[in-house]
Amino acid sequence: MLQAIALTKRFGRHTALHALDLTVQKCEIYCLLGPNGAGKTTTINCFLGFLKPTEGSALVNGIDVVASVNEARRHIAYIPETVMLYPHLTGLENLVFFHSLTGKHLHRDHYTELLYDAGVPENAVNRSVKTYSKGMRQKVGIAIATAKGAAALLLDEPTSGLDPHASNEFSALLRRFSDEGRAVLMATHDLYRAREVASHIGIMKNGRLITSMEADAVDHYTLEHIYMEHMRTV
Ligand SMILES: Nc1ncnc2c1ncn2[C@@H]1O[C@H](COP(=O)(O)OP(=O)(O)OP(=O)(O)O)[C@@H](O)[C@H]1O
Repeated sequence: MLQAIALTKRFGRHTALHALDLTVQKCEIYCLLGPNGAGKTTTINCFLGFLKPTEGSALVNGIDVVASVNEARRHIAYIPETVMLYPHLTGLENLVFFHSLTGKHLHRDHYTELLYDAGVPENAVNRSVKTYSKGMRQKVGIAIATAKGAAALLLDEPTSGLDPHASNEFSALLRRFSDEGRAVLMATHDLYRAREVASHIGIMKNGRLITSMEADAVDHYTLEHIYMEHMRTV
C-alpha cells in the first residue's frame, strides 16, 4: 500500500534521505523511530506529496506520488502532531466540513457514528472544538480519515503530549483502523508506544533505515537496547 523505492531527498548539499526502501502492507502498522533529524518527517512528506524526491519514488497503492499527486492523495489521510481543526466549529461540523473537501457527503447520522466510533464522547460531538483536549482532536482526525475511506494513514508524532490513557486509547484506534485493512505509517519518539501498537518497527538514523523488525520479535527492553546501541555505534 505504501512503498518507498530508493527514496532519496537532498536539501542543497545535505542528504536527508539516502535511497530508502520501505514497504507498509495493508493491515500493518509500521512505526518509524529515530533521533531528531533522522529523516522520519521527510519520508512522510514524500508520501504526502509535500516534498518531491530528488531520486527514487514514493508509491501509494501503486501510484507514484510525483506523477499523480491528487490520485495518490485520494488514498491517504494524514494526522500531524496537532490536528488542525476550526476551533469555533463543533467536532461534527469539522468532520462534515473536512469530508466535504473530498467531494463526498454522508448522512448526518453517519458522521455522528464515526465520531462515536473514534471515541469522541456523546456530549462533545456538538461542542466547539476549542473545548477539546488534544486527544479528542486526534480522535476527530481519525474520524476524518475513516470518513474519507483512506486506505493508508500517515502520522507524525501523533501521541506526543498525550497522557498515557489518551495515548493508549489512540493506539487502540490505530489498531482497529489497520485491522480494517488499512496501512499505517507512524513516526514517533515513543519506543514504548511503538512496541505496543506496531506490527513492524524501523529505526532511522542520518537518512537511512538502519534496521527493521517485527514488533512481536522484541520486548520493550530489547527494543530500547537495540535503539540505544544503534545510536551509539552506527
Ligand atoms: N525544508 C528543509 N530544508 C532543509 N533541510 C531540511 C528541510 N526539512 C528537513 N531538513 C533536514 O533534513 C533532515 C531530516 O529532517 P526530518 O525532519 O525528516 O527529521 P525527523 O527524523 O523527522 O526529525 P524529528 O524527530 O526532529 O522530527 C534534517 O537534517 C533536517 O534539518
